[in-house]
Amino acid sequence: MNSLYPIFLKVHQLNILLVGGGFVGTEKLSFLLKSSPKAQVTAVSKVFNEEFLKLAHDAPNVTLIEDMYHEKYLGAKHIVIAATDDKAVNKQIHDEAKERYLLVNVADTPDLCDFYLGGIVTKGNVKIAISTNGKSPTTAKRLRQLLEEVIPEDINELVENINKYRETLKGDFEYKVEALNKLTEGLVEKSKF
Ligand SMILES: C[C@@]1(CC(=O)O)c2cc3[nH]c(cc4nc(cc5[nH]c(cc(n2)[C@H]1CCC(=O)O)[C@@](C)(CC(=O)O)[C@@H]5CCC(=O)O)C(CC(=O)O)=C4CCC(=O)O)c(CCC(=O)O)c3CC(=O)O
Ligand SMILES: NC(=O)C1=CN([C@@H]2O[C@H](COP(=O)(O)OP(=O)(O)OC[C@H]3O[C@@H](n4cnc5c(N)ncnc54)[C@H](O)[C@@H]3O)[C@@H](O)[C@H]2O)C=CC1
Repeated sequence: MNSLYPIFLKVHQLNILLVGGGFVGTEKLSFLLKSSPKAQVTAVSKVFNEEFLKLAHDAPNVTLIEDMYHEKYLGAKHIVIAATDDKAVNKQIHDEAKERYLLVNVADTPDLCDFYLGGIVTKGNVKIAISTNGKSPTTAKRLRQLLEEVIPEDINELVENINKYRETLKGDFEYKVEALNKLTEGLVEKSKF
């Protein structure tokens, strides 16, 4: 059974700790910034690779700390991502984060994740997150590529226009729901997309 519950986080107003500035750390930072360029990230690593440094340099809210992981870096954080190549350190990060009731993701260990990072499709205001329940990240990537192709670019225009109409609607909640449902009825007919 797939019991994951997706949410959309405002990571520009949350503090994220990312430990590990190697290949996987770079991949995680890159996807985070692609969706959320102003994400507030503190990155701690013994060494950062070139690509990580470049990504961080171009992002306004990424702070780099060249150091070994230490518990003190969990202070004032909301979310923690562990991506070192040392399993014991990743486990330590997990355990110390849980002691503080933080949400934690250990990149290579689904069992130690409170949440998964998903594939993400963005078309303006429309954002779709994809997960395979941790079973096949490659499938999440392929589905992301497929949806990027098939969802029309102008879906954002549609959303913007409906939003304008929504703002003109006077009346109670029930009236608005009915008016918006009527307007968008055609969208769920098979032939429209
Ligand atoms: C559980 C999860 C935890 C987490 O990281 O959050 C996790 C775990 C693992 N990933 C592994 C490997 C790969 N990951 C990717 C790619 C992505 N992985 C992502 C998410 C997740 N990966 C979470 C589950 C998401 C879900 O529910 O579906 C994506 C969607 C988002 C992101 O990374 O931000 C991003 C695609 C983004 C995009 O393109 O849109 C590729 C493909 C590639 O890079 O081409 C490979 C190589 C091929 C392969 O192995 O499948 C391994 C094995 C490591 C090993 O063998 O050493 C593990 C560990 C394990 O499964 O045990
Ligand atoms: N390479 C891959 O395709 C994937 C690898 N993984 C797993 O993810 C983990 C990380 O892999 P890579 O990023 O490829 O390794 P990597 O060697 O490129 O990066 C590891 C990073 O962790 C840092 N680090 C190590 N110990 C530390 C500590 N105590 N404190 C702070 N920083 C520390 C290193 O300085 C380095 O920057 C491995 O366990 C690997 O099995 C998971 C998914 C895919």
